[in-house]
Amino acid sequence: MKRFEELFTELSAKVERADPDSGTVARVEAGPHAIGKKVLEEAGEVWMAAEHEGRERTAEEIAQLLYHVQVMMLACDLDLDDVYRHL
Ligand SMILES: N=c1c2ncn([C@@H]3O[C@H](COP(=O)(O)OP(=O)(O)OP(=O)(O)O)[C@@H](O)[C@H]3O)c2ncn1[C@@H]1O[C@H](COP(=O)(O)O)[C@@H](O)[C@H]1O
Repeated sequence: MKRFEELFTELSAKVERADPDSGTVARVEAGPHAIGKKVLEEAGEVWMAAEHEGRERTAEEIAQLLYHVQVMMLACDLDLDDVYRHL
């Protein structure tokens, strides 16, 4: 099992070394417009799962949303503290 902070550390390292095999690096390079579309798509899937598909599917969709939010953070040069400051 991977936690939020651990995923962010993993993704940051891949972006830092521009890992050519990483889907995350490709997504970050695509930029905030493309990432934003993915965030919206995943948020919609969370909504639909929560209303119609049960707890497990909802958890899965939330995990994907969290991933794409982290990709957006990396594309915007934000780290965890930049976000936690507003919690
Ligand atoms: N947690 C995730 C994760 N969640 C979601 N996704 C991506 O988001 C997609 C989910 O969106 P969809 O269900 O819409 O799938 P899709 O239709 O294929 O979407 P598209 O890829 O075509 O946009 C998946 O196909 C993945 O590409 C993720 N990609 C990577 N990770 C983790 O990120 C880490 C680094 O991954 P890489 O950068 O690929 O090495 C690893 O630990 C991975 O497990």
